[in-house]
Amino acid sequence: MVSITTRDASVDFPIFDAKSRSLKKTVLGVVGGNIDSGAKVPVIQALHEVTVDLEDGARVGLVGHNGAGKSTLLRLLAGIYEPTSGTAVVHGKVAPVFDLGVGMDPEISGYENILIRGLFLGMTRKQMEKRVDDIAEFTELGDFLSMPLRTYSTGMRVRLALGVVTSIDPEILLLDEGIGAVDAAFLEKARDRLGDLVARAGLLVFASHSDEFLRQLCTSAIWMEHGRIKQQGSLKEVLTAYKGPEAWPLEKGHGAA
Ligand SMILES: Nc1ncnc2c1ncn2[C@@H]1O[C@H](COP(=O)(O)OP(=O)(O)OP(=O)(O)O)[C@@H](O)[C@H]1O
Repeated sequence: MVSITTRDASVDFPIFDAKSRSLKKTVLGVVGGNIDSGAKVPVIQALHEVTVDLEDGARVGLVGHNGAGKSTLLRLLAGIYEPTSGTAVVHGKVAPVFDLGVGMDPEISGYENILIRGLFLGMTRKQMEKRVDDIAEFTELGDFLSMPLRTYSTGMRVRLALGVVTSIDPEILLLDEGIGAVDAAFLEKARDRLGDLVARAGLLVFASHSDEFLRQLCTSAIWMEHGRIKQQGSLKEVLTAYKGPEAWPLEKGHGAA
């Protein structure tokens, strides 16, 4: 059974001022065992005492202004960051989709990249071999799939990445919005696949600034502000509180509490 639980989880980023206290000096200090003799390093509190309980089947949207802590929370849930204090316990295999380009190698072909990216997202080679034709068809990249990725335009890369990402079977799907550089017609096509992907996922957490995407994919939401949870609840409740009633133009079929 997949689940995510955090208790008062905080994430701090110490900021080493290059002038007064270089990273090199600080590291040497640690090695030498004489660090922290009263010297204070400024710290950015990216997350502050965040407590969430997410169960199998949850479809959670993360909302909040730039710098509110959404990406940091996703990285905490992915196990990329350890909490500085508090706890974060994740049961299930995480597929982190933060940056569509991550794990792509410019020197190898589109086909090979499909395989590699799939493995990175927790699929097996056999599973990916079965899906490669479907992905190829979706991307509409044709003969380009045999060419090295460096010959692709940005939009072509996004098509490839979206094709792979939407083909996986994730237990826990962590999505950071980054679906910009494709043309509208293709995005429409990706939207259906994205919906199917989320339907297959055990648990979804999706950070987004798009009400439309949130309404399509999520039923509940967490509103982050200055690294803290400001509100958790149904998507409708939270989105309306965050953005006002105009964030909920449709009354039917979306995220009822
Ligand atoms: N690696 C880092 N080092 C230092 N500070 C960081 C780091 N990552 C994030 N922060 C800080 O933590 C805070 C939260 O950032 P985060 O990226 O989680 O926000 P966000 O809600 O995802 O924003 P956006 O909507 O702009 O993507 C910000 O103040 C940011 O400056």
